[in-house]
Amino acid sequence: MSQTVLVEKNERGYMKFILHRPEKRNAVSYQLMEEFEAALDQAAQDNDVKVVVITGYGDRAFCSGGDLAEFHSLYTEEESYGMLSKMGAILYKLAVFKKPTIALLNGSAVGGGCEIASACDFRLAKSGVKLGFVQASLGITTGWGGASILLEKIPYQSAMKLLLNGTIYTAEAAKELGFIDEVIQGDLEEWERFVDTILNREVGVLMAYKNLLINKWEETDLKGRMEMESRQCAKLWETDAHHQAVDSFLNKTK
Ligand SMILES: CC[C@H](C(=O)O)C(=O)SCCNC(=O)CCNC(=O)[C@H](O)C(C)(C)COP(=O)(O)OP(=O)(O)OC[C@H]1O[C@@H](n2cnc3c(N)ncnc32)[C@H](O)[C@@H]1OP(=O)(O)O
Repeated sequence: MSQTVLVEKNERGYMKFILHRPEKRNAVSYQLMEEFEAALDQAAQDNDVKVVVITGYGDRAFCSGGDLAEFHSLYTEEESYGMLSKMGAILYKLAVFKKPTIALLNGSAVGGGCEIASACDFRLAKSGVKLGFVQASLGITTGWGGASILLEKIPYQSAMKLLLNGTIYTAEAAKELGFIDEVIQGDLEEWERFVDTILNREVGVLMAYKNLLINKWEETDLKGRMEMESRQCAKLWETDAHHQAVDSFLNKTK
């Protein structure tokens, strides 16, 4: 099987995770979950790494969320909760990663792809990139804890607009809502300008600031709120509305 998360270490002090399933717009599979968690553990143990950057392979997609084909066989609340809580635990691990993280949206970020981006400290996007928490249009909510994290990071009204609408936004519109920190107009390599200053800081300083946030989330049980989110999504997962929406996508009969 080909690798679904490519890991590149840069001598300037960052490690890049590249979601690598271009034939499925970098959709998250069980294999990608495993490789993603292993990459996080590798970055955590590497003292040369000050920043983790997550991006997608190619120029079409950052991540199209959960693999609808692979997860289509999950039918009941309990079957889906197993998958949702597995990726939810990985997303929590990303959210509380001890060093700064950046989601670099090289292409469309949809569904769980937006949840992965939410779990990062910063979100940068190529101009014109399309993104959306489309779960509501599938008859479910976010299932990996992305809404709980989003509500920690951007104003309530903006978060609820993104979640309840379940529609697609441009990077520019998402920046107005506070979800995207910077829209990159030119070459995507411009993103490094955003991280240059941070890379010049001592790793101890970076970890100390992240630690303040991690402590807050531990005290307010962000992990428990994310688990409740997965449970709520699992209950909606087994509805006819959800299964019909997924069938429509897979049969392209939208
Ligand atoms: C599992 C739950 C999770 C959660 O929130 O907890 C979720 O993420 S739910 C949301 C799941 N994701 C989606 O509904 C997005 C589905 N994909 C799309 O809307 C589009 O593919 C898009 C906008 C990402 C890209 O559109 P584009 O026109 O560039 O590409 P195509 O639609 O033609 O897709 C190309 C190719 O990839 C397959 N594909 C794309 N996304 C997925 C996916 N999420 N799961 C499985 N397969 C996916 C698509 O079927 C095409 O395959 P092909 O064999 O070439 O027809």
